[in-house]
Order: sequence, then C-alpha cells, then structure tokens
Amino acid sequence: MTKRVVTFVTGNKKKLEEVVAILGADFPFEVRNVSLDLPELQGEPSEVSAAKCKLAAAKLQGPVLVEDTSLCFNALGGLPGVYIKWFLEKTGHVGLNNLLAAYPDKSAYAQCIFAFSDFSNGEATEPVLFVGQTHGKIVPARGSTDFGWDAVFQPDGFETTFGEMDKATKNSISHRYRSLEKLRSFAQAHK
Ligand SMILES: O=P(O)(O)OP(=O)(O)OP(=O)(O)OC[C@H]1O[C@@H](n2cnc3c(O)ncnc32)[C@H](O)[C@@H]1O
Ligand SMILES: [Mg+2]
Repeated sequence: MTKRVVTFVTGNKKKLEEVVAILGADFPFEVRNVSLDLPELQGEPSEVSAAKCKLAAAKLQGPVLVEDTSLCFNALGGLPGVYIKWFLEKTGHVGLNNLLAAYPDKSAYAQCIFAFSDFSNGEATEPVLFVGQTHGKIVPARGSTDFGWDAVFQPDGFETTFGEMDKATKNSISHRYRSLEKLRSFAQAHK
C-alpha cells in the first residue's frame, strides 16, 4: 500500500536527521522535507507551533508537519523558551549558563511541539499538536557542539549532556522522541 505523503518543513538539518532516525522505516506516512526557515510569531510555544504550521500549509498547499523547540529555565519562569535560538546565537553556551548564575536552581526542560495540518478540499485543517518534554539541568558545555544547545543540557538520570551521548541514546529519551511517539500514534490512526 502506498503511504500518504507529508512534508516536514524545517530549515534545520540536525532536526531533520533526528526526525528521520527516530521515525524509522515503519512510520505510517512518507515524510518528505522542504528546507524553509518559516517566520515565527511571538507567543506561547503551542501558539508558535500552530502558527508555523498554518504558514507552512498555506505555502505548500498540502499536508505538512513542522516543529518548534523551546529550552525553558525554571528559575526564569520558562524563558528563554521559544526564544532559545536567538539567546543561543547572541550569547552562546557561556551566556546561557550566565543567565542562571544568580539562581541556585539550574533545572530546565527541553520541549518539542510537532504540529500537523492535513489538507482537504483546498483547505488546511486546524493544526494538531504533539508535545514532548525532557527534564534536566543547564551545565557548562561538554561534548559535541554540532547541534544547538545540546552541550549545555544534561537530562535527569544521566551524567552526560546531550552533546556527550551517542545519538541513539539521545533519540530514545529526547523531547523530540517523546513528541514523535505521540505523532506516531496519531499517524497510525489516520493513515
Ligand atoms: O526551521 P525550524 O524548524 O524552525 O528550525 P530552527 O533551527 O529555527 O529551530 P527552532 O525555531 O525550533 O529553534 C530552536 C533552537 O533550538 C535548537 N535546537 C532544536 N532542537 C535541539 C536539540 O534537540 N538539541 C539542541 N538544540 C536544539 C535549534 O538549533 C534552534 O537554535
Ligand atoms: Mg525556527
């Protein structure tokens, strides 16, 4: 049976690599990629993902998948949150640690929200959201600096940062994995 095709819209190659590895061959939809860094509105993480999904659907006129990732510091009420990309770009790993210097609480969580819109009768359907979280803490950078803030995030229950773990381990506990497991159940029911 031919699989339904859904287009994952992201400008981030590292995200795409993880998504392909996590979904594997038995995912009920065929996932294609379009590399576009969509504009992101301000707001709560769920609003950012839903808005990104609507933009992607309007652009591609077909079923789409997007995701938005946040890194939330508990001592800062969840910031940088959806703005982590810009904090990381402007202040680096050291800056992220320094943001927490005044607080004993270094705990944080990584959150990934996938959003899926179907397309029927020439219209995109309201995005469905899949939230995945991994809790941990912010530490001075250790390990690979290939992907975003991996080197400064140490998940609970591990002595290693995401940057120090092998990919298979990260992909078995990550925010992205947890969100994609929910998407997998949804796709199974809507294939
Ligand atoms: O095109 P999109 O999908 O939006 O890709 P992006 O790189 O702009 O990604 P986000 O808007 O979701 O911003 C999230 C930021 O967090 C980084 N990031 C996302 N997932 C990560 C992960 O699992 N580990 C480390 N850094 C991550 C990513 O590189 C960005 O700097
Ligand atoms: Mg982005």
